[in-house]
Amino acid sequence: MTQETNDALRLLLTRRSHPAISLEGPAPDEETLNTLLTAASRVPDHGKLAPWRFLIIRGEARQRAGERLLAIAEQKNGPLGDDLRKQELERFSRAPLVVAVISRAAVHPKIPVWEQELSAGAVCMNLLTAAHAAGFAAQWLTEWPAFDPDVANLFGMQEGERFAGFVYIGRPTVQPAERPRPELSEIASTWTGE
Ligand SMILES: Cc1cc2nc3c(=O)[nH]c(=O)nc-3n(C[C@H](O)[C@H](O)[C@H](O)COP(=O)(O)O)c2cc1C
Repeated sequence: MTQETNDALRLLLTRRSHPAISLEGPAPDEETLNTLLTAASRVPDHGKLAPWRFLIIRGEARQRAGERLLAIAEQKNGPLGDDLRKQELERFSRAPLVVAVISRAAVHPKIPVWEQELSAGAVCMNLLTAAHAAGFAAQWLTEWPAFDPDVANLFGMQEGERFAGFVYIGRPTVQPAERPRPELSEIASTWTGE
C-alpha cells in the first residue's frame, strides 16, 4: 500500500462521531465549507439525479432557528420547563455549523426511490468523513426536528423533501471513547453457491 492509501484508510478507520455539544468554533471558513460540500456531493447517484441538497445553518441563524423550534415545540406540547426550553433554544447552536442534508428522492420511471435515499445517506457519510479529513469533527443527527412538518416548513422544504439528517460540524474538544463495533464475523459472510 502506498503512503497515500495508508493515510486514507487510517482516516476511515479512526473517524468517529463527536457529540454535537462538544463541538467548538471556529466553523470551517467559506472555502473549506465549499470543499467539504463538494466532497460530500461526490457520491454514487444512479441516474445523475442529485436527489439531495444542502441547507446551511450558521452564525446567528442558529439562535433564530432555536427560537422557532421552541415555538413549534411549545405549540405542540404546551409550555416547556426551563431545561427543555434551553434545549430547544440551543439545539442548533451546539456546533458552529449545521448542514442539513435534504433528500429530494421522488418517484422516477427508472431509478427506485430507495436508491435515491441511499445516495442521500452517502452524502451525509461523505460529509462526516470530509470534515474529519479537514481536521474537524462532526455528528449526524436527526432528532425530532427532522420529522416535524412545521420544522420542514420553517426551513423551506418542498413537497416530497425530507431531512436525511443534520450534520453538526466544529472543532473537536474531546476524544470520545471508542464504541463497540460489530464483529466482522457476525456481519460478513461469503456465498459459495455450493
Ligand atoms: C440517520 C441517522 C440519524 C441519527 N440520529 C441520531 C439522533 O437523532 N440522536 C443520536 O443520539 N444519534 C443519532 N445518530 C447516531 C450518531 O450519528 C452516531 O452514529 C453515533 O453518535 C456514533 O457514531 P460513530 O459510530 O460515527 O462514532 C444517527 C445516525 C444516523 C445514521
